[in-house]
Amino acid sequence: MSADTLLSVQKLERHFDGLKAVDGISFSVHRGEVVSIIGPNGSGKTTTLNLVTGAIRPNGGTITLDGERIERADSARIAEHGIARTFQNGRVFATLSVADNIEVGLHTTLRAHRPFRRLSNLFLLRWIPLLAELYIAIVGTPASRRERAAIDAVVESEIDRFEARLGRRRDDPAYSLSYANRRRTEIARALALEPKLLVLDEPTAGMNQSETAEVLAQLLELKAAGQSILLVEHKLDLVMTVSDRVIVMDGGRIIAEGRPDDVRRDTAVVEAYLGRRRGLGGVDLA
Ligand SMILES: Nc1ncnc2c1ncn2[C@@H]1O[C@H](COP(=O)(O)OP(=O)(O)OP(=O)(O)O)[C@@H](O)[C@H]1O
Repeated sequence: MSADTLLSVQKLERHFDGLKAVDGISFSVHRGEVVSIIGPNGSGKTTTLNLVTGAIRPNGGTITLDGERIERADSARIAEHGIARTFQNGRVFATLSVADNIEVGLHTTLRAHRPFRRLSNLFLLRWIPLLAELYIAIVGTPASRRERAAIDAVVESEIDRFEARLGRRRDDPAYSLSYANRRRTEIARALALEPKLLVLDEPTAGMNQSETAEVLAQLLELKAAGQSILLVEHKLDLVMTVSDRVIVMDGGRIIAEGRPDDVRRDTAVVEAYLGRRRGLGGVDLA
């Protein structure tokens, strides 16, 4: 594994009742790279993302992030390690405001608000962190106030990132937002964690052409800023524009991998998309 490798997936496997959803795949994401996974419906893309982000455990294989094995870690630990994600259908807390939705992921970064937090796992001693947290919530300490200010600054900078869309909505409950704004809020929440790797599952699903173009522009901006991204996306124009490398899955396996132009010409890919008439919205790969 080279020093440039951020994420390394080796022989990853996951089956569901005999169905091999992910069947021994290996790939990597280098620092600053945008890698997309494409493939027909049911080819194992989301399962791969779920494995990488700790939502489900693999039946075999390894996942290494920045030199640390994470395939047995739960999703909270993986978030702490530096992977943040969004979900295929968009997940926000409906009754929380935009600002609170963005802040919610940051609880994993709290230190001054949660002293003695390691004692929470010890049944007889868990009252110690509880009392400490209560005291800090009511009275506060200089460190907790600094931490609060830092969190507020992160939330505001994420709202600024989507200023034109979320600026006026910062205090509105998420249920009142348009679908596209809910998805922007979700991306902002993931970015607030300043992840080493941003994992996006179909960020433009359900978006119209101009909303999709907006997401593309934001992805290109993130890429220019050096953000490493692992993306699953059905809109191939966007994939081919933003990706450094494209991985093509079919039946749980990787059937092609390479630069966008090479993948576009790969006969196995054309077969997977067009030969079996399982094309994605009639996109012409040729
Ligand atoms: N929790 C589960 N239980 C049983 N089968 C599952 C489960 N999750 C996924 N599968 C199956 O695993 C296979 C791969 O699914 P996955 O969602 O990873 O595909 P995908 O490439 O993301 O598809 P899509 O493009 O439609 O989102 C499918 O056959 C799916 O039905």
